[in-house]
Amino acid sequence: MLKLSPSVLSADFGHLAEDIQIIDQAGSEYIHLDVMDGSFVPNISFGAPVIKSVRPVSDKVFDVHLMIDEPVRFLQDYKNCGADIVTVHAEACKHLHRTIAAIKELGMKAGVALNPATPLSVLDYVLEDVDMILIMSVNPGFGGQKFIPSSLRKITETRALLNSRGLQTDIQVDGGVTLSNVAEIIQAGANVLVAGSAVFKGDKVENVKAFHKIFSEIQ
Ligand SMILES: O=C(CO)[C@H](O)[C@H](O)COP(=O)(O)O
Ligand SMILES: [Fe+2]
Repeated sequence: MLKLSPSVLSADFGHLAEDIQIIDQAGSEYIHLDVMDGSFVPNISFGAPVIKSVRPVSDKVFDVHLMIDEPVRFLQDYKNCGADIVTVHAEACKHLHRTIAAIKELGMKAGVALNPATPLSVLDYVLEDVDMILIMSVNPGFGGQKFIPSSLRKITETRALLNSRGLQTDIQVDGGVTLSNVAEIIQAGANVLVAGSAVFKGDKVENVKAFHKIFSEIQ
């Protein structure tokens, strides 16, 4: 099942609740919330209090992408603000296995993100524990960047590795996903597609519909 997770990083923060309602009603399966700490990535976005304030406006899956150092320190906050999926960066965790276990103990789904230069091998011993793998197709920190072409091979290799272990884990792709490249990203093996600028620039409802039209032609 293909899922669209619009990244609200490209929304109008002055009207965040309304923008989330619009993409929810347009049919988005997930809502992607990018948390940035100005240390792990060179940008600051928002944190748990903002997510808590918009939680009541949508019943959709809150897919929280933590771009913060040592996220294990804040997992309870993300549970409390209503996160359904919490994705941490492998590069940001001293103890990745412990962090994944802590997310699941709190009753949330655990995702692990890999930066473009991080090899898949870092997931070898935690693969069975992870609910979602996030392949970053840009260097994290900013919306509106260009898709890095080598990400396609990484997606293909991730799906092949999961298949070889008999796993059907979700593969999410984040960064530079557009209406023009989403089909080949899906063909490579991704099933959860994050799109920020490609949803929020222009007509949000039409953009969500256009992604879903491509999804329906593929599945
Ligand atoms: O995690 C992110 C950036 O670090 C965002 O989710 C991502 O950049 C989405 O924006 P766009 O689709 O415009 O690339
Ligand atoms: Fe993201």
